Amino acid sequence: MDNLVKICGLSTPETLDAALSAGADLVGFVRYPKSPRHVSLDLGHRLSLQARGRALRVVLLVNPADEAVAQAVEAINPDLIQLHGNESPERVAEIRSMVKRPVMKAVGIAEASDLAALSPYAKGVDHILLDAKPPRTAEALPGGNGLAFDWRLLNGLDPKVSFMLSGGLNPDNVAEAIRLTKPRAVDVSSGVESGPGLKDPARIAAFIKAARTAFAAHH
Ligand SMILES: O=C(O)c1ccccc1N[C@@H]1O[C@H](COP(=O)(O)O)[C@@H](O)[C@H]1O
Repeated sequence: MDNLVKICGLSTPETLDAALSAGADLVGFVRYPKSPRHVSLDLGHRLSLQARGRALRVVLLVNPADEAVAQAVEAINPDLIQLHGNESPERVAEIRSMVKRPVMKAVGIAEASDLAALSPYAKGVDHILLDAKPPRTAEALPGGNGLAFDWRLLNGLDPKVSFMLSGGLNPDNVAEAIRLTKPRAVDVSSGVESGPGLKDPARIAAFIKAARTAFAAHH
């Protein structure tokens, strides 16, 4: 998973087409009812068919029960499952063996000590996604808040740890984020929107172009 760009929270055929046409490597479908990007199983199924063979399809789940995992896998047939809640390393490994598909675990970063949370996941996941920790407010989502963390904190990360970077990325800052943190992949949701849940095709294209240029320069 090198030099890849993921566009997350796609919820219409038109914006999914914009992401695919602009060359997104991964496209994400959110299954979290409190999110403005939530897709029903039926819509997720149709979007997944549209993306098949053109990009890797990711389904995003938050602290899912077994039934929610099974329903999402059956309807959306994802290539990768993104777990974006407080799932323990044991629960992540359990879900991974249940679905027999690659799993990516999101870990929230706010301070240097948060990096210690990564190693317990090392054996039970396929990929790590680093995101900003969500604000401690009742209305905050577990992710998709458009908030960046201090990328310099990753100077303390073991260089052997590979990760996808997310959190507050947008077309204007993704090049600097890649230069500073050297991620294997980048992920964006709010930074390519014109309003909550409203993906903007021009911003999607600009993000992918900026990320590609930066990856070419820094890898
Ligand atoms: O996008 C959402 O609505 C969402 C809901 C619940 C958990 C995670 C969510 N999004 C993920 O959060 C990160 C950062 O997003 P942003 O670019 O800062 O808006 C990203 O991985 C999204 O996939």
